[in-house]
Amino acid sequence: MGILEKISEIEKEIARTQKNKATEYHLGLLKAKLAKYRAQLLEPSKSASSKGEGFDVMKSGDARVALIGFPSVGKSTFLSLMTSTASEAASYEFTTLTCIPGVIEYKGANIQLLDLPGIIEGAAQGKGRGRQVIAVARTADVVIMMLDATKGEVQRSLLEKELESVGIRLNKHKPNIYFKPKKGGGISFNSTVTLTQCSEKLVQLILHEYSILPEGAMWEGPRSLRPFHRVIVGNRVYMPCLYVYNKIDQISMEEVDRLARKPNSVVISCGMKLNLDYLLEMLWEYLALTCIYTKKRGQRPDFTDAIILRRGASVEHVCHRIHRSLASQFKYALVWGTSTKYSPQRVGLTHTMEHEDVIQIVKK
Ligand SMILES: Nc1nc2c(ncn2[C@@H]2O[C@H](COP(=O)(O)OP(=O)(O)OP(=O)(O)O)[C@@H](O)[C@H]2O)c(=O)[nH]1
Ligand SMILES: [K+]
Ligand SMILES: [Mg+2]
Repeated sequence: MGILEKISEIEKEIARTQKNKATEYHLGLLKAKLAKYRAQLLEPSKSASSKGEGFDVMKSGDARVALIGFPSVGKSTFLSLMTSTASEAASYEFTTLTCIPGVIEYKGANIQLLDLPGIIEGAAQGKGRGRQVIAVARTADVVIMMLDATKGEVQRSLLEKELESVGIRLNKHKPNIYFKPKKGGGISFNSTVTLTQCSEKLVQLILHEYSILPEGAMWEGPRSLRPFHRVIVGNRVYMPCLYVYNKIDQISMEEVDRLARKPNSVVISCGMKLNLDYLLEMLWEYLALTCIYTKKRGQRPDFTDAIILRRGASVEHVCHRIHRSLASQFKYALVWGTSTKYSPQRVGLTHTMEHEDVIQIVKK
């Protein structure tokens, strides 16, 4: 039996199983199995035909943004507008067939923007090039979900469903559950919430399903089973998503106003170049990049040339960005900004930097 058939069998079984106390274990296991097979759907296939020629674009720049949307919503038009790359745009669906990278230069950062083929319902199950497109989306720092403002809201929920079905959680926070296989077997399991709907036996059954030995497992569990599954499966990515409604030149002002008020949403028109600056501002916010300024002893900080890092970057990351061997010659650093209690403060390599901190590195 192929994976798709297995998935459909399990889905059918879940559907016909009544939800109650007596079936709790059974359902829990079924869902664990389902998650396992779904995860396999995204694993790169060995056969060349489904490899997705042209999809494995190298990561470059300071961050990566993927354009996801139904066919002909204007993804390629957008890429051609925002970057110096031209991606063919046309009024027929599936104009774009591979991944086309461009670069947005903004506030001193190079943001890699990826144009992708349109996806359709069933993409996650491999319809069209859906699986490859979604696999690329997983590697992004932010997803722009491009929507056609003239079409109904259903497109948004359909796409969300496709992405969620393969473990991409949009604009959601990672559950505070930590799970680590121990060296000598068993697991360590830690959570900030108390277990209410999940028994030890069930946890062990699920772990067994994933071939993780639960012997001597220490655990304190999640509030419900679902976040637990997520952690076990380990294939969830939590991603900021900006919903971009394009083609507002085609709808009424009232309609524009309604869409613009939706959470995480921006309205634009690529055709009339409307609101693109605001979209960039929002994108920058969602990327949450950290800009660090360097300063030499006795001199003013250089505010013209920021070092751009991901959130949570340490002094060591800053060193590596300046020079490969700098970390090995590092004695200490002085940091001014919100990451320190005092300005300046003497810090070590592991200190976490914050946006717009100034750093002076002192070598041995
Ligand atoms: N009216 C209007 N048309 C637009 C706008 N942006 C793009 N279009 C048109 O929409 C059509 C599709 O644009 P594309 O950029 O090819 O769309 P796509 O999402 O890349 O399409 P696929 O690659 O086929 O998935 C083209 O005819 C564009 O000229 C807009 O803001 N307003
Ligand atoms: K098109
Ligand atoms: Mg296109």
